[in-house]
Amino acid sequence: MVKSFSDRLKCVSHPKAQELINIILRKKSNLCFSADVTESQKLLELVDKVGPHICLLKTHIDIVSDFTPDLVTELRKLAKKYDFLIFEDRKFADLGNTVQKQFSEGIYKISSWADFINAHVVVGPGIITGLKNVAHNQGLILIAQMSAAGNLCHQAYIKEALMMAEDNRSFVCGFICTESVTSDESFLNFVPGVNFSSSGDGLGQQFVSPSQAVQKGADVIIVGRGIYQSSNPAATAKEYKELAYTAYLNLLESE
Ligand SMILES: O=C(O)c1cc(=O)[nH]c(=O)n1[C@@H]1O[C@H](COP(=O)(O)O)[C@@H](O)[C@H]1O
Repeated sequence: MVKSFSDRLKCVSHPKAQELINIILRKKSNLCFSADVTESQKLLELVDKVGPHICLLKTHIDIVSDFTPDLVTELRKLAKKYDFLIFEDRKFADLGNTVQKQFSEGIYKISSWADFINAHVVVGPGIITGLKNVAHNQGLILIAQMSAAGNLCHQAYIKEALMMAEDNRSFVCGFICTESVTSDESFLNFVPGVNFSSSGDGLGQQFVSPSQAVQKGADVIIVGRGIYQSSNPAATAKEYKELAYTAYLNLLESE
């Protein structure tokens, strides 16, 4: 039984997850744009074009060659202008004591600007406590599955990820996954590896279409190259947005 985003608001408790659902409903968009480009200017230009169509911007801030703190100031301005949240895809994967420094210190100071972050669960629950200690209202997304071929996220691993999420509901608001990993509607499923014109990249990435992703349980689809490598990123983002949101509406209707 698929719940509408409006109904999900009643069971989702994390403030950032609630904020995200409200944006999804306002903009009729469950599209996250993964802006994996390496120059600040290019990144800002892309986000300025794609911003109207997305609920969430995903960054890999450490791939930007000319990073300065001004970049995140500008990204936050665009987030306000176009009404989206920001997810820094740092994939934390170390001891609690180490990740809290990676999250709040260094040159990126992620805890001062990101709305969502993600973490691998291979380390055990200490990673969640470490990140939570220095978080400023961020929502944590646990990586339960990966889209890469040959990944090691087997059933037992996914089960452990679920248990860690259930034990940390005040901080964990969902999963990176390729299909719905729980019937618990209070967690959001973020699904990467979505592209309607390619099935893979020769480096392990495996793509599904927006409607396939939503049918498998995506609440939010994550699209990178499908948008930023397109000749018209704004029009293509609009297309991904409409395909994913229509797939969600169709799923509700078919219930
Ligand atoms: O955590 C992620 O977002 C992620 C997990 C995963 O299993 N697969 C995956 O592709 N991603 C990220 O999602 C984005 C996908 O980009 P494209 O393959 O270009 O659409 C990249 O930034 C990846 O780092």
